[in-house]
Amino acid sequence: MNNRRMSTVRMRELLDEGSERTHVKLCGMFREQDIDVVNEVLPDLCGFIVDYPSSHRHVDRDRLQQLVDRLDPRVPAVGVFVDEPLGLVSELADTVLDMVQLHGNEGNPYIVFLRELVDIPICQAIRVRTPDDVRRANESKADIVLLDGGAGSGKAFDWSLIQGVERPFILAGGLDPQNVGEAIDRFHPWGVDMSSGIETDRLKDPGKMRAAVAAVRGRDEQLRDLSGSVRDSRGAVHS
Ligand SMILES: O=C(O)c1ccccc1NCC(=O)[C@H](O)[C@H](O)COP(=O)(O)O
Repeated sequence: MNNRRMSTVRMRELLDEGSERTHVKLCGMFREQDIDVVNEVLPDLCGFIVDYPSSHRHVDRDRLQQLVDRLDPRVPAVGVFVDEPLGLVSELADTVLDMVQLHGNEGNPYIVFLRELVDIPICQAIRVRTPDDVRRANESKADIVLLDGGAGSGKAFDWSLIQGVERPFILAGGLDPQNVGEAIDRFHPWGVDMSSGIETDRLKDPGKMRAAVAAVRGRDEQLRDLSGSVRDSRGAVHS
């Protein structure tokens, strides 16, 4: 049975919006109070680390269902998976999730197979260390890629490598309410993702969550206010 709250069409529209505005994903929710703040600040995506006990943010499938049931239906639920069997990912994609994020060593064969099983968008996370990782990002069969310094590690990667990226991307890794505006200015990503940067003592911090979404929305507002300016398909501003 398909219990998803968001239509696949709406999810496709979201991805097709391009970089005219910066989409913000808050990731790694695991408590009811985290969801209550998400419902207040309404990010564009809300991430859950599924079935990965070595992360302090991990939720099992029952917990995932409970938290997604509590989530505002306007906020798509993203399930983050690390090298999970296709059966588990596709089952949760059919029943509870609006987007799948693959954060392990899944390659194009896995993604092509998953594509046959699920109709929601697939995001592939790539840890960017070398130009070869940038090539993998460009060649990924996923609907969108997330460029990361780690996996919820709070570490940024060498941003100079971004110049080789030829497709829309979500920027992740070490972003927080203080530096996210600069990242938007420099790279005009489709989206930005934050997890460690919105935590205090490994718990989501309501003040930082509010500041993170406000920083992204505020930076977009400033860019829109640049009189007589337009943004090209990659979001760069031209006067
Ligand atoms: O967050 C985790 O604990 C995690 C564990 C295993 C795989 C992925 C994980 N996080 C994925 C994310 O999308 C994070 O938000 C992303 O890595 C950015 O994290 P951070 O640098 O802490 O902001």
